[in-house]
Amino acid sequence: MVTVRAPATSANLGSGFDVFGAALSRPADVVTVEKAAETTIEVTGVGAQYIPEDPEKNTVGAVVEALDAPARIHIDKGVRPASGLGSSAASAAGAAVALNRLYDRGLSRSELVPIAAEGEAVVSGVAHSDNVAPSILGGFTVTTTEETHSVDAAIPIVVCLPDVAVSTRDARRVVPETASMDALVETVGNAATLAVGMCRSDPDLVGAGMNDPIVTPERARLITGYDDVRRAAFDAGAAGVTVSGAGPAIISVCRDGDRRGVAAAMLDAFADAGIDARAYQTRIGQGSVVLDE
Ligand SMILES: Nc1ncnc2c1ncn2[C@@H]1O[C@H](COP(=O)(O)OP(=O)(O)O)[C@@H](O)[C@H]1O
Ligand SMILES: N[C@@H](CCOP(=O)(O)O)C(=O)O
Repeated sequence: MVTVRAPATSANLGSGFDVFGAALSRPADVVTVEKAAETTIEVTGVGAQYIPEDPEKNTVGAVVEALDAPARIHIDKGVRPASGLGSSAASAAGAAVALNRLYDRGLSRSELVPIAAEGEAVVSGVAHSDNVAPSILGGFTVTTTEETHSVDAAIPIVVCLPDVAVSTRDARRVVPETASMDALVETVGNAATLAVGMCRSDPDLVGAGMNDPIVTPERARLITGYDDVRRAAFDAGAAGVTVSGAGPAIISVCRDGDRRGVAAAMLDAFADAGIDARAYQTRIGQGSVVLDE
């Protein structure tokens, strides 16, 4: 038996659509696997009632297939599904790390990234790696079709999750098919600034690099109260604010000591818009950890 804790993640970070991701120190899924002749999946925890236990429909089923590793699998969800916090990815990442260990497949963490991404294709139609990479490797990650790089970054974060669901599959339908050269130049400049900020663990540079004029404005329209919550977070001291993943969670990058005030301001702004929400005071953290074997 192997048990792995796989963290929530925030993808895109504004300017890095389908490329940037960050592991969050909390919340997390806990995935336990045991060898079995046939694969079975049991799901408990936050939002478990919305998650299919059929291996054909659960993200971990694709990981079992890719590793040829049938197992009895228990997923304890700490990351709510359809959150923008990499819920589907956390289970896939945890299963990839756990099954690799259970069956002694000998794959490196980097080699597990494309395998876990197969799970994302099951739910969103695209095997994007920007959530599974940080959930496996930890830190701030940059993924391309060729490779993944990860950097440890000490950055305080608040993610605020409203009590509404946005599926990644639906939110990918609003992504524009084209962009102007001006918008591309602005986005590349912001993304490069953000990457330098991560390498320096500098929340001001990271925050300055989060703006994205192409995808985020379309995604923000799907989140009631987005503009007010964003403004409230900046007024409370956030260095940068954007949609987390495909939403509806909103991520704020903070300076040390500012998380409590930013979290309260974001919750108040959602409440003013008539929406219940939960805020996690978290930080960029480690990837999947083997808890027991
Ligand atoms: N192990 C899993 N954990 C979470 N969601 C899963 C899992 N397997 C399948 N799903 C499905 O994936 C969808 C949520 O994924 P997604 O829309 O990408 O949201 P998130 O941003 O939270 O990952 C839901 O329809 C859910 O039922
Ligand atoms: N790059 C993807 C990331 C989706 O993240 P999730 O946490 O919402 O699953 C996208 O923006 O579609």
